[in-house]
Amino acid sequence: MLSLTGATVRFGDRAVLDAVDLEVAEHEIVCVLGPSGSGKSTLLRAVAGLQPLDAGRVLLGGADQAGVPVHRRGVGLMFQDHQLFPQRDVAGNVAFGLRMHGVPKGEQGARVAELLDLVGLPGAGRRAVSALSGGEQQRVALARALAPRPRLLMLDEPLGQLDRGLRERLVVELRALFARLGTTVLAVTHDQGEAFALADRVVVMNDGRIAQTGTPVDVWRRPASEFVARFLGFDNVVPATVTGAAADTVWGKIPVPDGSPQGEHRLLVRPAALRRVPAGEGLACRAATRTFRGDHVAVTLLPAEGPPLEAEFTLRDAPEEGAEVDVEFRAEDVVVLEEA
Ligand SMILES: Nc1ncnc2c1ncn2[C@@H]1O[C@H](COP(=O)(O)OP(=O)(O)OP(=O)(O)O)[C@@H](O)[C@H]1O
Repeated sequence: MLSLTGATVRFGDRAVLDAVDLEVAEHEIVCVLGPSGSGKSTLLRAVAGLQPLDAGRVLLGGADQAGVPVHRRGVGLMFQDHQLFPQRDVAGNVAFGLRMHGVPKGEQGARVAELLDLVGLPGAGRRAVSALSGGEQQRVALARALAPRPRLLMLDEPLGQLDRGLRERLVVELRALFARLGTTVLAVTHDQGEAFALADRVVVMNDGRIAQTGTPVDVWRRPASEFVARFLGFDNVVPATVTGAAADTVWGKIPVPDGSPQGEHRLLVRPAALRRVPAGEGLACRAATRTFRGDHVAVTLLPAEGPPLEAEFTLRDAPEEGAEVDVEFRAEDVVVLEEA
């Protein structure tokens, strides 16, 4: 459905999009994830036709989009600051895209009503946009983007402004809605929780390039590099020499899963890998900080050598701050990162 090959955008001598190859299949929901400035918005803008490419191609349904203006690409856009027209009511906003696409006036009313039903705002057509909550405005923006039945819907930080609870609810609704409509979606977010909940596939960007792509579970389980691991919030990454089923590290010998790459690699130790053992039987550490997280306690452990170790314990097992503890590692929560 969408295909980018070697897509490159330069500002000055810096490639903000650096030879990006990306395929999005029909009905697929792809979320682009990455730190601020990694090129996510530029990627969307290039697909929409708002940003010309310096090299490479964008194909939609097999057709090269070079020179095709935004309104001829058949893509729907919904941006962070959803830019509703404040002087128009809800129906006027949703009908905007229909008018632009020359849908006869007689058909517009029914289509608007259908879309408002779809996004959970039945009968809201006459309401003033300014009188809506943030979440309701977001739904109106979504209805407006969906109204012309775009072949590809692009969302830039679609839930960025909303509070966490509402975002978590809306993301579930969105996924169900897209599945029902069979919408093909390319979304951009810096929030990994949002991306993992919404996407069939995530694309992690770093500095204009794709650092990893895969299903949310794959990327979470097997980050491809130290960059991706740290971006996902994992801080326990150290150099290691892997031989068979164990890795030599500054924290001592750590068991690794069967089939792990051998030799010199970076090693990721998830906080859940650490388990307390009796004194003298594991790696001796001091518990520096202890943070209650609801379903677990996050503890920063200071070993005699090497960087601090972030650990996760149940409330029952969590050591007090300042306590001396010994820990061992569980192979299933250790990842040998592919990148050497
Ligand atoms: N018109 C422009 N001229 C010069 N530099 C630009 C322009 N647009 C974007 N950039 C730069 O390109 C880089 C990538 O920007 P982009 O908006 O694509 O990143 P992003 O990943 O979407 O970031 P954020 O999450 O902060 O929105 C940034 O360093 C930005 O400053």
